[in-house]
Amino acid sequence: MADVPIVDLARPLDEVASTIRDACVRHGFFFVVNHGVARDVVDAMFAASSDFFSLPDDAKRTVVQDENNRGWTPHGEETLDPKHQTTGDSKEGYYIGRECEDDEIGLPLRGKNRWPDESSLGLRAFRAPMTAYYDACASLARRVMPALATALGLASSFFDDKFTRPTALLRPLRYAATASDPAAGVFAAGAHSDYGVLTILATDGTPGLQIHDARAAAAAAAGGSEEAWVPVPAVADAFVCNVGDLCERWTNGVFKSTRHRVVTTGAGVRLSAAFFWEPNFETDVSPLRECVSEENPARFEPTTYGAYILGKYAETHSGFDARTQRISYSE
Ligand SMILES: O=C(O)CCC(=O)C(=O)O
Ligand SMILES: [Fe+2]
Repeated sequence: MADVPIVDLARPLDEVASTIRDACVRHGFFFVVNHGVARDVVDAMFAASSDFFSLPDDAKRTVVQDENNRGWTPHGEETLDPKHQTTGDSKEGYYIGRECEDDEIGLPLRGKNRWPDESSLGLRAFRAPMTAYYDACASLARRVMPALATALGLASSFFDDKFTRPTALLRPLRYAATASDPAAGVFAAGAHSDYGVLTILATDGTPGLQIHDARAAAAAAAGGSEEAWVPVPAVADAFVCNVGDLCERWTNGVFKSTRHRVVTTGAGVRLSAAFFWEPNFETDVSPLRECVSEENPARFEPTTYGAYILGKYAETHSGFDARTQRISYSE
C-alpha cells in the first residue's frame, strides 16, 4: 500500500501544514479527515451520479460535453495514457464547472453548465445534489489552501486573491465492471498526472486508485515495471487530496505531482468524483520566490494560469482549436 498520510484538519494549522509538506515533497498525495463535508452531501452526490450514469446513452447524449468542457464524457472516449493503452479508459464522466458570471461568457473554457432535464429523463435529482457537493468541495479547497501556503513558508492568505474566480471542475466518474489488464494496455483510467493545483477525490470505497512510486520504479531495473504501482488504501470518511502539475510548476518542483491510474477488477462498477481546483485565469504562476534558490534555480518560464492551461489543452486535446480556444468533440 502507498504511504499516504492522514491530515486531520481539526488540528492546528502548523501541524496540518507540516504533514502536508512531508506528503507533497514526496509524492503529493494525502488524505483529509475532519474536513467538514457532511456525509449526506457526499451520499446524495453519489446517488445522483449513479442514477445519471444508469440512463441509456441516448438520454445522456442530450448533455454531451460541450466546447467549454461541461457535460457528459461517454464511456471509452478518453485515453489518458495513449502510449500504454490499447483501448480508451473504461469509464464515463460528467464535467461540472463554476457557473461563470456574465462578463466571463465567451472567454475560453468558461461558460454555463449543462444540466440534464431531470423530469423528462426520469431522474430523482441531479443539479441540486451536484451543486451542493461542488460548493462543499470549494469550501474544503479554501480550507486546504492556507495549509498549503503555510507548508511553503508563505502567508496563509497567499492564495486567497488568486482563487476569487477559480477554474474549479467537479467530475463524477463511473468505471464500468470491466477487468483492467495492464499487460494488455487495458485500464479503467490510464496513467496521468492532474493539471491543476489541488485535486479532491471521493470514492465509493471500491479499490482501484494506484500511484506511481518513483523509488520502486528506480529499484525495478526496467523502469515502468508493475511493481512501481502501489494501491492507495481506502480510508472511511476521508477524501484523497493530491497536488497537480501546476502546483509542481508553481513551487518550482518542490511539491511533486505524481502519476496515478485506476485499475479495476471487473467485479462491479466503481464510482468516484474528482474536484479540480485551479486559480483565476490571470494569476501569475511563475516559480514562487520562496521555492527558488541557488541549489534549485527556476526550472520553469514565467507564465499565467490561463496561458498554462490553454497550452495543456493544445497538447492533449486533438479537437482544440488554438485560434478560437474552443474544444470540439467528435460524436
Ligand atoms: O477515480 C479515481 O480514483 C481517480 C480519478 C482521477 O485520477 C482523475 O479523474 O484525475
Ligand atoms: Fe487524476
